Amino acid sequence: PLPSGWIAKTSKSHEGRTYYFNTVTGKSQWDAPTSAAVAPAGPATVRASHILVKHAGSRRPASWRADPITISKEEALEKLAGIRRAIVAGEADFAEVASKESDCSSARRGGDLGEFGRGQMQRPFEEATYALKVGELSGTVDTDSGVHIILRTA
Ligand SMILES: N=C(N)NCCC[C@H](NC(=O)[C@@H]1CCC/C1=C\[C@H](COP(=O)(O)O)NC(=O)[C@@H](N)Cc1ccccc1)C(N)=O
Repeated sequence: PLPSGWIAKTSKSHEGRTYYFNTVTGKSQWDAPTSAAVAPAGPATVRASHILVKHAGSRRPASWRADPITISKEEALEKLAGIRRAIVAGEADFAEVASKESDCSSARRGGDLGEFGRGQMQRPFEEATYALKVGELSGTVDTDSGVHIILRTA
C-alpha cells in the first residue's frame, strides 16, 4: 500500500502509465513513494482566527466593509502591518480589531474560522496556520483573497 496521502493515478499523456499524486502537497511523481517521502501531516484539524485586508487584486474585491475594495496591495500590506504592530504591542485586541477591520465574514466572530483540516483553506493560509504553535500570531500571509494575519487558537 502507498504511504498515507498518496494515490496512484493513470497518466493520460504517457500511454496510461501509472504515476503517484500526493493529495496533501499536490506533488506528482513517476516512482512509487516510500513512506519517508510523506510530508509531515501535523494535527488532523487546527483552529484559527484571522484578519483579512482585501485589495484591488483580491479575487473578490468586496466585503461587508466595502464594495468595491480599491486600495492597492501595498496599502493593504501597510494597513495590516499597522494592525499587527498594535496587537503585538498589546495596544489592540485581536478579536476587536478583526470585528472592525477584517474583510472576511468571520469578522462578526472576532475573526474566528472555527476548526479546519488540510485541503480546506488556500494552501498559503493552511501552511502558515499549520506552522504556528497554538497562541502564536503569523506574519502577513498572502492568498488570492488578500493579505492576512493569522492567530492559531487550537
Ligand atoms: N471553513 C471553511 N472551510 N470555509 C470555506 C473556506 C474557503 C477557503 N477560504 C480561504 O482559504 C480563505 C482563508 C480563510 C478565509 C478565506 C477566504 C474567504 C474570504 O475571502 P474571499 O473568499 O471573499 O476571497 N472567507 C471564507 O472563505 C469564509 N467562508 C471563512 C469563514 C467565515 C466564517 C466562518 C467560518 C469560515 C478557500 N479554500 O478559499
